[in-house]
Amino acid sequence: MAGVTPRILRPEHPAPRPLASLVDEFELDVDADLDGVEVTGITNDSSDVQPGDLFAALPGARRHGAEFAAGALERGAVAVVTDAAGAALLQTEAPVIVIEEPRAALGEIAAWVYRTGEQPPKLFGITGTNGKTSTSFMLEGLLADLGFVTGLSTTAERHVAETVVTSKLTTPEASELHALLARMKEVGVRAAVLEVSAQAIERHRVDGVLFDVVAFTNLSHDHLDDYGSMEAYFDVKLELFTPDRAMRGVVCVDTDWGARVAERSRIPVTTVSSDPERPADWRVDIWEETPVSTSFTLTGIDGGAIEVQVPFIGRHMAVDAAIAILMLVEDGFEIEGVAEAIDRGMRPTLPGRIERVSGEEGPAVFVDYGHSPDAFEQTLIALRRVTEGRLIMVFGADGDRDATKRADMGRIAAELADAVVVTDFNPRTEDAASIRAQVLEGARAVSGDTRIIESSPEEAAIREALALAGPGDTVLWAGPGDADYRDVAGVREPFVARDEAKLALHEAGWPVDLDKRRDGDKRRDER
Ligand SMILES: CC(=O)N[C@H]1[C@@H](OP(=O)(O)OP(=O)(O)OC[C@H]2O[C@@H](n3ccc(=O)[nH]c3=O)[C@H](O)[C@@H]2O)O[C@H](CO)[C@@H](O)[C@@H]1O[C@H](C)C(=O)N[C@@H](C)C(=O)N[C@H](CCC(=O)O)C(=O)O
Ligand SMILES: Nc1ncnc2c1ncn2[C@@H]1O[C@H](COP(=O)(O)OP(=O)(O)OP(=O)(O)O)[C@@H](O)[C@H]1O
Repeated sequence: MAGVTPRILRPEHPAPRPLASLVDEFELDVDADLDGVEVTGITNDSSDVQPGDLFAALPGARRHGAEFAAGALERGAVAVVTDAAGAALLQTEAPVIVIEEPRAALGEIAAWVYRTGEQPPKLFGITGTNGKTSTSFMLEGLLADLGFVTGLSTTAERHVAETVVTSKLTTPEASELHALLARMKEVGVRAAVLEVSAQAIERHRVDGVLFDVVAFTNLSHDHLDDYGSMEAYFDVKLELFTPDRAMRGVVCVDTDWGARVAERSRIPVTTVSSDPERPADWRVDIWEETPVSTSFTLTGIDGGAIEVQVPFIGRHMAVDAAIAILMLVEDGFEIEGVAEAIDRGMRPTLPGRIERVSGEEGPAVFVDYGHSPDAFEQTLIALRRVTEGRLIMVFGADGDRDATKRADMGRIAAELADAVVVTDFNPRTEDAASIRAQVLEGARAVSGDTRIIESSPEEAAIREALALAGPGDTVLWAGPGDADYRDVAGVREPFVARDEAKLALHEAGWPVDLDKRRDGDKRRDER
C-alpha cells in the first residue's frame, strides 16, 4: 500500500542558477552578499527542502512559513524569500529576500529557478467542480496513444512518464508544480495534463504556467466554505480563461455556469453539450449505456461526427471523454486520428472513479470519489440506468469542508437510491456524529420508501450495505475514491476503501480477487 505522505517529484539534475541573477531579473530587495550563492531548487515546505534550495517562507492561515526557516536552512536551503512579517521572525546569516506578497511571486520565481518556461511540454489544464480527474486521466491516455511521453497531475496521482506517485493537494503549490514540470522536461515528457482547482488559481499555484488548452467541465455546489457564494467560486474558475494563463479552451455548456464561461472567456473557446436544448459547437448524443461502457456520437456543427465508446458508466463520463477529445482537436489534432486513439488509449479503469471492486457474482460494488451533491446525482443516475435490482449507497460528508452541502448530499442520496447508509468520511477535526446528523437530516426530509441507516465506522457501514444487497443490486460507496488514508481527529491513518469493500464482499461470501490491485498501485509499490 502506498504511504500517507506523498513523495514530491523534482528534477534529478537541476542546473544551478546564481541567486544574484534572480535578484536582478526580478528587481528584488536583498541586503546580503550573494556572490557565489547558487540555487538548484525552491520549495515552500520545510520538510521538502533539498540542499541548494531557496526556501519560500509564506504566510499561512495556521502558521508563518518563516517559523520553519531555521529547519529549512539546516536541511541545506541557501536563502529565504519571505515577506516583512516573515523577515521579522528570522535570525540568520543566510540571504533573505523580502517581497510584499511572496505567494504571488512564487510561481514566476519557481519557473525561473527550474527554467520551466523554456521549451515546456504541451500543457493541458482542466478545471470545474467535478470531472477534472476523470477527464485528465482520459486525456493522458489519448496522448500516450498518440505517441507522446506524458505527464499528469491530479488529485489521485502524479505521473512523470512511467513514474507514479500519489498526490497531496489536487493542484500542487507553485514550487512543487514547477519542480514536477522540470522533472517532466528532464525525462522527455512532451505533453502534460494538469488538474487545476479553484484554490490553485486563487492561491497562485498555477502562476508561471501558460496552458496550450484549458477546459471547463461544470460548476456546482462545493467549496462555499472557501468562496462564500457560487458567483465568487465562478469568478475564480473563469480566470483560467484569460490570455495570461491559456491560449485556447473547451467549455462544457451543460450548465448555465458553462455558458457563462464561454460568453466571458477572454481566449477563443469551443463549446460542447450533451443537452440537446443548449446551443454548442459540438454535441454529445448517447446511444448506448451498459454496465461497463457508454457509447455516444460526437458531432460538430460542420456536420463531422465520430462514434465513441468509453469503458466508463454514465453520461457525465461521456461528457468528460468528449472534453478530452476536443482538447486535442483544439490543439490541432485531426479528430479522426484522435478517434482511432480512443479504443486503444482509454484505460479501462480510473482510480477510484466509479471503480468496480466486485467480481462477476453477487452485487456490483463501486467505490467513487464523489463528495458533492452534483457528483452524487450524476453517479446515481448513471448507476440506476445499468442496475436491474436495488441501488444502495454508502457515504459520509467530509469534516472541515463546506458544511452547507451536507443536507443536500443526504437529500439526493435518499431521492435517487433505494437504501442509504450514512457513515463517516474524513471527519478531520469535526465531531463525526454531528456531521452524520446533518446528512441524515437532509436524507430523512425526503418522503418515500428509501431505507435510511446510520452506521459508523465505515467498516461497519459497507458491511450493512452488503447485507442488504444481492445479485442484480448495486452498492455505491461514495467519497473515498482511491485515497489510501482517512483523516480522523486531524490525524491521517491508512485506510483503503477499495480494499475494505473487497474484504467485506469476501466475508459476505461473494467471490472477489483480494490480491487484484490497480496497475498504478503495483508500479508505485515497485519503486
Ligand atoms: C486553503 C489552502 O489551500 N491551504 C493550503 C495552504 O495552507 P496555509 O497557507 O494556511 O499554510 P499553513 O499550513 O498555515 O503553513 C504556512 C506555510 O508554512 C509552511 N510549513 C508548514 C509546516 C511545516 O512544518 N513546514 C512548513 O514549511 C507551509 O508549507 C506553508 O507554506 O498551504 C498548505 C501548504 O501547501 C496546504 O497544505 C494547505 O492546503 C490545505 C491542507 C487544504 O486542504 N487545501 C484544500 C482546500 C485545497 O487546496 N483543495 C484543492 C482541491 C479542491 C477540489 O477541487 O476538491 C486542491 O487543489 O487540493
Ligand atoms: N462531468 C461530470 N459532471 C458531474 N460529475 C462528474 C463528472 N465527471 C465525473 N463526475 C463525478 O464527480 C466525482 C469526482 O470525479 P473526479 O474525481 O473526476 O472530479 P474532480 O473534479 O477531479 O474532483 P476533485 O476536484 O474533488 O478532485 C465522481 O463521483 C465522478 O463520477
